[in-house]
Amino acid sequence: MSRLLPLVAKAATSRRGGRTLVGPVDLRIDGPGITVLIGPNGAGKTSLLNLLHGTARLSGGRIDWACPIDEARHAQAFVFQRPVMLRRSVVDNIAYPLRIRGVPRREALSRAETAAAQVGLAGMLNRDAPRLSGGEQQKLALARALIIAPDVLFLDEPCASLDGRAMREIEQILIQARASGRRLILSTHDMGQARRLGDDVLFLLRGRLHDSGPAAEFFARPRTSRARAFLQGDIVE
Ligand SMILES: Nc1ncnc2c1ncn2[C@@H]1O[C@H](COP(=O)(O)OP(=O)(O)OP(=O)(O)O)[C@@H](O)[C@H]1O
Repeated sequence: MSRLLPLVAKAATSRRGGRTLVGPVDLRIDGPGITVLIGPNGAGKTSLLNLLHGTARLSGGRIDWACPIDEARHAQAFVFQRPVMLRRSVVDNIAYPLRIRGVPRREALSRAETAAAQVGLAGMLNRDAPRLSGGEQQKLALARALIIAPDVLFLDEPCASLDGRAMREIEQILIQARASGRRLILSTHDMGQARRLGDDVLFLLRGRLHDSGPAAEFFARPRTSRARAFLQGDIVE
């Protein structure tokens, strides 16, 4: 059972410089699974992920977790579109979240080795992380996020600019993370990926949740003309 979920947003809003980037958004996310966040460029996907994760300030409304906010912050992780690599080895990068949580170095490195193996980086432990390929860096970022066993993992376009093979490998890691009981909330431009991974869909348009629900229903029978148009690849604003 997750300590964090359900995550409930009520009229959650993000404004910057007098402009509303997101909201008001109402949503409820519960249990393990993959939520895919889709919508055109500039719809507010990144902004909504940041708001939910707490890296962007709420300008209005509420975001509530099932546990106190400090606990919630510790049990979630975020993977960026372009992962940040510390100028250290692969194994040191993966061990980093454990080290800052006070886990002794030897134990942290041993757990990082296991985590590296789970994402296919076992042979690269001592490589310089900033020199890895894009796909390898993204796998490292996933191992580094998963090493704290987060209940909730946010991912912002984790496969942007990766080729088919790297994407397939990353998707396998995400599917495993779901199978181990996590909730993933992932933004993507790739409707193939959204269909392959999504259990639930959030469809954002101009910062508002235009449609949402189980992925099977959304993709088989989109309820609005704009959702239909978006899925057909038409330009929707
Ligand atoms: N800190 C900020 N201050 C002002 N405007 C911002 C800020 N961050 C994002 N925006 C604007 O908010 C809108 C939503 O941006 P956001 O990156 O959340 O959309 P997105 O759906 O993730 O887009 P994309 O698919 O292109 O990545 C855009 O118009 C963007 O320019």
